[in-house]
Amino acid sequence: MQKIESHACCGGTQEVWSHRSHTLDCDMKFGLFLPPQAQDGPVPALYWLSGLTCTEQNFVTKAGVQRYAAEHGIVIVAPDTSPRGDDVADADGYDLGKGAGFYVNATQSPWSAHYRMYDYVVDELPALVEAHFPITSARAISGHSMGGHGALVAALRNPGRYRSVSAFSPIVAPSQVPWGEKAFSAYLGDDRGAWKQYDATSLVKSTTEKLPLLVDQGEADEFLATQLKPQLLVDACAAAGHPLDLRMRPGYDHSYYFIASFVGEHIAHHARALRA
Ligand SMILES: N[C@@H](CCC(=O)N[C@@H](CS)C(=O)NCC(=O)O)C(=O)O
Repeated sequence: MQKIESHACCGGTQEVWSHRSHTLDCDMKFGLFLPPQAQDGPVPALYWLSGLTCTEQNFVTKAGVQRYAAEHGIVIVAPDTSPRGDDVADADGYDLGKGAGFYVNATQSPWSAHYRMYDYVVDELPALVEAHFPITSARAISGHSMGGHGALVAALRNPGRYRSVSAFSPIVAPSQVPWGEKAFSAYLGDDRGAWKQYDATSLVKSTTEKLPLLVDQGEADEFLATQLKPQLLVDACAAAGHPLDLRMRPGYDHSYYFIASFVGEHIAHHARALRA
């Protein structure tokens, strides 16, 4: 592992690390914010999953999360959104291939050689950072858009692994919208039965843990009606009796300006669960 950036920030340190991922079989980067409290011993971590076109940089440079993480004593771990490198498969569009891993384990060629972002964010990355940094196994997970989908799926599939989950503008039903249909067809194949394990609206039906879902969604989001469709999650949660706190925000779009406006509320939500 190699530290490639380090900046003093909000009394702590914003770092970027590079490492060899055995799950993805390529070199990967992740952002790591260590709050001041981590100087005195291990603290809990929030794992943040970004959206389409993003790298490990977007959240840590645009959301202003460090001020809240420092206030509450929470580490932020922000991975990249796909495997990287010259020998990693890619596609022309921004919504498939590099920058668009969709947090699944691909089963189809050529993607299956490296695209195993589900195992990377759920297993390899937490094990790595908990072994090398002052980070406890109290975990929270959140994300935006494709990463909001990833956060909901990771939490719903792994009872007990996360203390809390939240999402901004998540793709709640990837099996039913163009972004998800394109990615899942490529990564998982045409058998839609295999898609359900990565679809939050399917997973709420069967999860044994009723971990409350906190979701923020801008009403002026350009992808709201075509790709995000939060009502599908409202309906699925109502049918399953799963707790959902959906906060519709008039005037806000899909951008990091929206995330920056409400990330403090999400960090406070996670801090309550992580420090309970
Ligand atoms: N219109 C965008 C679609 C992708 C997009 O909106 N990406 C969101 C996540 S789904 C994002 O976070 N973009 C990077 C940023 O705003 O920093 C593009 O073509 O780049």
